[in-house]
Parts: sequence; C-alpha cells; structure tokens
Amino acid sequence: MKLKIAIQKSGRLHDESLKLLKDCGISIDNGRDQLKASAKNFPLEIYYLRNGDIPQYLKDGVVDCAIIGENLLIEKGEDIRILEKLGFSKCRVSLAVSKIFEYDTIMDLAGKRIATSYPVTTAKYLKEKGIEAELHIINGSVEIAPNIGLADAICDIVSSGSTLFKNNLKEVEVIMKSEAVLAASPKLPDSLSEVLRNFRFRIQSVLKGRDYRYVLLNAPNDKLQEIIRILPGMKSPTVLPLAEEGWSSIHSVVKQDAFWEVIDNLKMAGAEGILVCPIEKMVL
Ligand SMILES: Nc1ncnc2c1ncn2[C@@H]1O[C@H](COP(=O)(O)OP(=O)(O)OP(=O)(O)O)[C@@H](O)[C@H]1O
Ligand SMILES: O=P(O)(O)OC[C@H]1O[C@H](OP(=O)(O)OP(=O)(O)O)[C@H](O)[C@@H]1O
Ligand SMILES: [Mg+2]
Repeated sequence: MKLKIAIQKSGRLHDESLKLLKDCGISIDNGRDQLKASAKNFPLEIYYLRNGDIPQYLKDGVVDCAIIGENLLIEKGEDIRILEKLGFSKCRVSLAVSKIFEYDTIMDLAGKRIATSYPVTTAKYLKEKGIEAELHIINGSVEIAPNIGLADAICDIVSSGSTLFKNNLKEVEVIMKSEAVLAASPKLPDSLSEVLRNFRFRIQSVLKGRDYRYVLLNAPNDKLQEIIRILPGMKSPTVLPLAEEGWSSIHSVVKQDAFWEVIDNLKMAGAEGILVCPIEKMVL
C-alpha cells in the first residue's frame, strides 16, 4: 500500500519539499503539469495541491500526510498532527499597523478593522487577549489594505519584513512562529504505519545531516586532548596518525549553528588545515 503525500503545487514550499524527497533518496516521475505522481523507488504517491486546500484533504483522509506551513494548521487543521518540523519556510504570523499608528498595546486594536487571510488565527488571538475587532478577509496583497483605507491593521505572514517595510507598516505583535512541517491525517490507516515510519526515518536522517558539518583537521599530538574536548563528535572523534611524526588528523562532526565559534576555538587550540564538509545523511 502506498503512502499518499500532498505537496504544494507551486509556491513557497514547493521546491524545498521536492528537494527533501530527493535528499531522502526518493525519485519521482515528474511531468510538469502532472497533479499526481508516483515515486519510483519508494511506496509513495505525490499529490500536488494548493497549500490552503491541504488541511481539508488531510482531515478527509484523501491524503495520508503532507508538507504544509505550520501556520495553516492553526487556521484550518486543529486535529492534524505534526510529525516533523522540517526547518524551511520559516516565517511568523504577525499583526502590523501603519508606521504612524501610535501603538502601545493590543488594546489599541479594539474596535479597529483588521485585514487578513488568516481569520481563525487572528480571531483566536484577539479572543485570548479579550479584544473585539472587525475582521476583513482578503486572500492576498493584505499589506496594501491600510494604505487604501480598507483596514487599520493587518494580520499576515512576515519573514524578512520587507513587504511590511515597503508598505509603510510596522510589526506590533507576533501571533505565532511557523515553518514547513510534515503533518499526518487523523484518518491515517494502521496499515501504513510501517511505510510512514520508514519515511520519517529518512527525513530525520536528512535533517540531522543538514544540522551538522563534518570536520577534518591536523594537529600536533600534544594538542590532541584540548581539540578532542572542543570537538566531542557523535561518540568521540576519529584520530589517525599523519605521515609526519608527532602529528594527527582528527575527524569529527560539529553543529552547524555552533560552527564559527568552534572553528575559532580549534585554531586557538593549535588546529591546522581545517576542512569542513556537508553531511548528506546522519543516523545516530
Ligand atoms: N515570505 C515567506 N517566507 C517564508 N515562508 C513563507 C512566506 N510566505 C509564506 N510562507 C510559508 O509558506 C507557506 C506557503 O505560502 P505560499 O504563499 O506559497 O502559499 P499560500 O498562499 O499559503 O497557498 P496556496 O498554495 O494555497 O496558494 C505558508 O503557509 C507559510 O507557512
Ligand atoms: O516579510 P517578507 O519576506 O516580505 O515576506 C512576507 C510576504 O510573503 C508572503 O507573500 P507571498 O510572496 O507568498 O505572496 P502571496 O501573497 O501571493 O502568497 C506574505 O503573504 C507576505 O506578503
Ligand atoms: Mg504567500
């Protein structure tokens, strides 16, 4: 039995979603205009759908899982389970107002008009804060609403902030942070749990690999202990003798976000000829 996965047909999530499948070693027969495709070497069937439609397909069990923006689950999919956070398409859902709006607290939005494509998320947040406001639902170009007099505030996705900036808006409240996630249908049949487990294992190995770098370096033997302390690795680093007497080569892994700090420390500890390589997959 094949696992049915929904992927965004086109848009912010599309390319990275396909790249993830590819990095998982799954190859797809990908006719450009095909809305459904099969993986050649894994029991997976891919459905290309609109991101906004995917929560309903998950709820109905039309697809078993999906790669989707986490923010949409608050909007349309309370009963949909997140299986993995995928680390791309990071953004936040925020409230923003005109730069000249004198904003102190959320109370300043009471009775105001808020334009958004995410009415459920916005309403939930306002309710939590005990604020009543008027919501105007629009499907795109939300940031233009305050400038054309359609709203006093907006609730939309912010990433770099450049769309807000270009429209003379300022972000005043972050409602939630979001990234792409692998989500599961509440109707996922038990018969697919083995395939899903296998699929998740591949994804986890790829994501772990993306988080780390493989480091190789040379050091004089009397500096080894200090360097090993800086580079603990997965279990412990590999130490191999160099052809030159009194020197060793050390191999280890380092977390990508700690990388520059670690490199500085390694140099100070006497490491030379440091090479850093990407890791394709990592299984702990
Ligand atoms: N500027 C951005 N930076 C990073 N991530 C974003 C950005 N805009 C949207 N996203 C994330 O990517 C997801 C898809 O956004 P995109 O704009 O491609 O499609 P959409 O408008 O939600 O949907 P549809 O596929 O139904 O047209 C969003 O749900 C959000 O999680
Ligand atoms: O903070 P920024 O980096 O500027 O990104 C935020 C913008 O990106 C998204 O729009 P998108 O480009 O996806 O267009 P859309 O409205 O057609 O979905 C979102 O709706 C914002 O408008
Ligand atoms: Mg968008």
